[in-house]
Amino acid sequence: MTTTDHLHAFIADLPKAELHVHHVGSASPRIVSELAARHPDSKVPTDPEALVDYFTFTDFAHFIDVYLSVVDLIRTPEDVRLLTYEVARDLARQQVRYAELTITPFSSTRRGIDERAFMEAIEDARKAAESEFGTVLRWCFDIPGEAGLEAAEETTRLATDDRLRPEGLVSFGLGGPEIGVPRPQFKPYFDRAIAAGLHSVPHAGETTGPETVWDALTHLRAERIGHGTNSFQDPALLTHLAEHRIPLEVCPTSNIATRAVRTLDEHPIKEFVKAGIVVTINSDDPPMFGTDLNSEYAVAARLLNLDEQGLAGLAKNAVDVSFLDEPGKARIKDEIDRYTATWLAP
Ligand SMILES: Nc1ncnc2c1ncn2[C@@H]1O[C@H](CCC(=O)c2cccc(C(=O)O)c2)[C@@H](O)[C@H]1O
Ligand SMILES: [Zn+2]
Repeated sequence: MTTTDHLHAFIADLPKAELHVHHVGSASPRIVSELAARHPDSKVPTDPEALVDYFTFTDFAHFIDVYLSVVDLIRTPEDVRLLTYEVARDLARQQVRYAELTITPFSSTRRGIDERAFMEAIEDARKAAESEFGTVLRWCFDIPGEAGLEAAEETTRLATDDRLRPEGLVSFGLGGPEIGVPRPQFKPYFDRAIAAGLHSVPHAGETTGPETVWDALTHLRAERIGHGTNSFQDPALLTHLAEHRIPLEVCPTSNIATRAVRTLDEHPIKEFVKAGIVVTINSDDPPMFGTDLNSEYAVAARLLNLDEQGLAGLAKNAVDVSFLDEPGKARIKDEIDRYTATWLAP
């Protein structure tokens, strides 16, 4: 086995946490083609092979277009349950012990799925995943910013109404395009979500510059930043993120697939680590970007020149800055340590 193969084998069985992965963006080619076949009016291909081409993006706007065509395939609570359960199965196969899944409930309720049935579907799948696969799921409800303040209001209502709010909900986010969607307008909605006990984890600095990350920190009180890729353009921001221990949810392959970054070798992840920022590795929309969490760890190993201990450190970063309870964190970190020690034992 080459050294690279050896590291890949280590990654495959390393217990991991995934903090930045989208619900619909995790639908496997099999699920997407199954749903597309059920809804022949859709432009999404029914042949899993054809999906590779369909999932090749010219820019971020094209990606969102395609993403929404897949959202259009999810029409019933049963579709939601199946999707969520299958996503958990894919995570479990990669030894993901804990995942925070970003869900956009507004996109489903506006397409006519009943809000209560939607919450029941994700919760049923969460409980089944935990008991059958041992993977703990938590939810981040995100505002699709481009859909405006109506979407912000609806998302906030669904996240904070005690009669609706699902047990697994831990955080509140903001996704979609950043260009033309200023972050400060979402402050009142984040204030309400935070007051209701949710953590703030908006996307920022993915397709616009460091000023968006500052806005997310100042106005949305971000505790972690989704991507934060363009933070590298502002040394004062890098220092701030490091000093205040605001982690970045880095998704390397996503940034290439949406053309936010030109090549992996140009990805600023090295600058983030050099600046002392807590970095976590994530997959974003894995099947759409032809990746999975294990491949993202392999990319990180190459870009950061990491060995097994370094990779275990990255996995523990994610557990540490997750919104899991302390005993849960200790359990996974202990498992990571034991796995690594056994792997490295002579
Ligand atoms: N890398 C990413 N970076 C940012 N976001 C990402 C990423 N990957 C996935 N997303 C998701 O993209 C969606 C965007 C949805 C959206 O803009 C929109 C606009 C107008 C109407 C509607 C509708 O539903 O009718 C939706 C969100 O759900 C978000 O979770
Ligand atoms: Zn994302």
